[in-house]
Amino acid sequence: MAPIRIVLSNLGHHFGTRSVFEKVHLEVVSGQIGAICGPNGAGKSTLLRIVAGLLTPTQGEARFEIAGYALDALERRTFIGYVAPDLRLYHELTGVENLQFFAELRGTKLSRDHLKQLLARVGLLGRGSDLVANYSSGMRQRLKYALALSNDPPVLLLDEPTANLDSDGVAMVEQIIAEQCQRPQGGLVLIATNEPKEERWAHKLIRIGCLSTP
Ligand SMILES: Nc1ncnc2c1ncn2[C@@H]1O[C@H](COP(=O)(O)OP(=O)(O)OP(=O)(O)O)[C@@H](O)[C@H]1O
Repeated sequence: MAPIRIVLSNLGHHFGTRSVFEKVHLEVVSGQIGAICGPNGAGKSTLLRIVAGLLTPTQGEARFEIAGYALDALERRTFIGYVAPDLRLYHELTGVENLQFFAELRGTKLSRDHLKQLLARVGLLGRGSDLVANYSSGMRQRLKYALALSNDPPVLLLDEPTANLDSDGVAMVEQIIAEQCQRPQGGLVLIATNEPKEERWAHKLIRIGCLSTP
């Protein structure tokens, strides 16, 4: 995989008359962890949604380049694994059925070995046949990681990366992030957090704050 570059230039966003953030600049390249930090309501999730191409910014640009080619909103989705609190799992399906369902939406099917390997990587081996309705909140967060990793994406966008996880789960996330940065083909991680310990993972960090509202 060719070098990846995410560049935020003079990025800003407002919802109606509410300005969320403005004049944000950041450049993160393959092998690096970037962090978007700030208090509740600062706009961290909004910014990650813009990078993912789910939302068009009202100011500036969020550029997503592979080998110098800028991907549009639709193209970039193939290259992203996303973990976020508002990502919805299907509680009426099992863990494995969720993984298979999202793979099928991408037009692929996961082999039995691949499913087993994903579940093992997130500590859910032996629980793949349970309904997600019966998972604990930490198990759901682990399943979100399995989903995000299922197509081996070069870019991971992690919103509140360790939400609901115990110390083993935090170690799992640290391992996933380290492996992502060391991918021989190039990998990049962008996190949104207000946890000081997660901020310390970052090679590049920006802080955004609450702006006044009219
Ligand atoms: N679709 C929307 N329409 C209107 N306002 C929105 C929308 N999405 C987010 N907001 C507002 O934008 C601001 C930033 O929200 P966002 O979820 O990005 O913050 P955050 O930094 O991720 O917060 P938290 O740490 O609490 O998760 C908030 O004031 C929120 O109410």
